[in-house]
Amino acid sequence: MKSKETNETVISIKGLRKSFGDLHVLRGVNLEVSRNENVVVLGRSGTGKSVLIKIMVGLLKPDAGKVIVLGHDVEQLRGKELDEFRQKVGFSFQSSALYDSMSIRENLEFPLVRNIRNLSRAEINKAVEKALSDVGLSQTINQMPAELSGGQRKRIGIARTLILKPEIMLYDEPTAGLDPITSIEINNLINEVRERLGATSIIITHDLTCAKSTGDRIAMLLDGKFERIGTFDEVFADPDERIQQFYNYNFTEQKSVPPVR
Ligand SMILES: Nc1ncnc2c1ncn2[C@@H]1O[C@H](COP(=O)(O)OP(=O)(O)OP(=O)(O)O)[C@@H](O)[C@H]1O
Repeated sequence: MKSKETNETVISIKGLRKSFGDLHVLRGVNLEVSRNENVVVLGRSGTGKSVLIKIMVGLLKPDAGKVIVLGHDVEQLRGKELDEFRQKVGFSFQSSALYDSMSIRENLEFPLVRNIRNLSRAEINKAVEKALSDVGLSQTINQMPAELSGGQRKRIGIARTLILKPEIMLYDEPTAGLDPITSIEINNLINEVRERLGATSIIITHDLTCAKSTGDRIAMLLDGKFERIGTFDEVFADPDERIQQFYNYNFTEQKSVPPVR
């Protein structure tokens, strides 16, 4: 859970709307996240979780509403300001997005060299070694991504984001495709990142075990809005059938579910 209590708001989303043609994906999303808080965004496939994250880092423009992250109105950021902002907001992709032709060392050097000029070789080496040690994978430094397991690749993907020391981490499906034990390791890593770096995290997942172990609060995306925001127990105590279905599907492996409404 949160190491320090602080009420400083680092993410503020108000009245956010986004449609693609007739498809109204986000229909008035509101969310406030405090520094050093982990907020899990839960929702069925296609409900707009990735669209929300893309808007938060300026990859997509909203149709209406305000998104203020670390004091910046994201929609207004351009050029150098946008580049600097993106260094403070680390985005850990679902696929890990490692370069297969590069060694682990080269994969980790890449964001450093691209984003921070004038680093010495010694500084680069130190940063790479620290990021690998933070995710418990120092021994893989000279290996290639193909030689690692799915869980190790995820951890390297997270290390590659951490190397720029972001203030905010956005995790897109961090445990997708991993076995339960490896998933627990990733959940622990997400919590350690918060403890060690004091980062604020948004974690997008379908995995309720991940949600329960990493989330201070859960924001449940239903019909284009966060209809429920609260602790895991508060959200799932709600008798709303859509919320109970989500819970039952995860924990009882029910096979048939109705389409997203
Ligand atoms: N650039 C785009 N152009 C048109 N439609 C889009 C675009 N990006 C997303 N969509 C649509 O918006 C909806 C929400 O997509 P999104 O990727 O955010 O879902 P999600 O909740 O992240 O799903 P999943 O859990 O499967 O990753 C989908 O119907 C998708 O097809």
